[in-house]
Amino acid sequence: MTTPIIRPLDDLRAQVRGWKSRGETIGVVPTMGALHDGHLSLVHAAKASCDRVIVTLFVNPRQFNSAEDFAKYPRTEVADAALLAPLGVDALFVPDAAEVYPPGHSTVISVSGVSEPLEGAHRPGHFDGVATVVALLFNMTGADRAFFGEKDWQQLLVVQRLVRDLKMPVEIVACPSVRAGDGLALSSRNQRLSPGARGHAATLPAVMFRAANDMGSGAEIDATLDAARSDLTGAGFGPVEYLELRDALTLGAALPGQPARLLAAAWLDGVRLIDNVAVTLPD
Ligand SMILES: Nc1ncnc2c1ncn2[C@@H]1O[C@H](COP(=O)(O)OP(=O)(O)OP(=O)(O)O)[C@@H](O)[C@H]1O
Ligand SMILES: CC(C)(CO)[C@@H](O)C(=O)[O-]
Ligand code: BAL
Repeated sequence: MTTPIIRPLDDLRAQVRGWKSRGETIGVVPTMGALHDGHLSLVHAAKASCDRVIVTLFVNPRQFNSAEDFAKYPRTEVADAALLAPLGVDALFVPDAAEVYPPGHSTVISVSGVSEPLEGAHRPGHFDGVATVVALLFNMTGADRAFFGEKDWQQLLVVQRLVRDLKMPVEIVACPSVRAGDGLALSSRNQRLSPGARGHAATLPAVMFRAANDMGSGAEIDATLDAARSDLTGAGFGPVEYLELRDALTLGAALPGQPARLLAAAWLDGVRLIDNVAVTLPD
């Protein structure tokens, strides 16, 4: 089985019109490519609940706040299409940047509040780029359901807010983080880690799960977070941009008895890793 690759928007729209005329539901899995098992888990979830599944592959220039990061982002379209082939994806939509952002394109969607701390503070403009392209991808694909990974927890909250605020007729489905055997959350940027750094990258989730467990058992929050930050620094991570406990839904202060999330971004070997884990604080 091969995956049909569609590039022009008109071709995608013609395809989608045909599916919709038969009453078929459409799921979309937005990606920037360099696919791994995390992405494939989203595709499986989409296949399980939608008649048709579109995977989008677009390395969105507007969400990169560093030209170097954009230039170095892995681009592996042929391997991506091959990975999707056995899954029965109905279309791999690979739009041209010139069609997504033609000359004169000047609309930017900005979600306030939940996009501001953490990733928003450390990657200025990032979530404007994400919200704008996600709205475009929803409009281009006409999807009924869209699948996002919890690995990018804050992105998930931003997209949920976007859809609610703009009354977009898309259901957002959150899918759990897929981890390597040693616990490291799979991520396209992991490919840039040297073998040596990859060998101890799983210290990040190990430190986070331990801190989450300690705080869930009543350990003092600030002291636990400080100890976790210095464990990471001691293990060669740096800088640790943030390691914070926040309310899981608002990203404001974590409250006793409410679902909380421990979120972190830390550099290792010149690669920026992010992760998050659930915490339930005692009452
Ligand atoms: N390990 C994972 N488990 C579940 N979903 C994931 C995982 N990694 C990425 N995703 C999800 O896949 C979708 C596309 O993400 P993206 O293409 O940016 O890949 P990525 O691995 O997150 O890359 P990077 O973080 O390096 O940009 C997003 O919804 C993201 O949350
Ligand atoms: C959702 C997304 C595909 C938008 O470019 C991207 O932010 C990602 O891959 O998580
Ligand atoms: N997976 C999140 C997309 C980004 O880092 O730009």
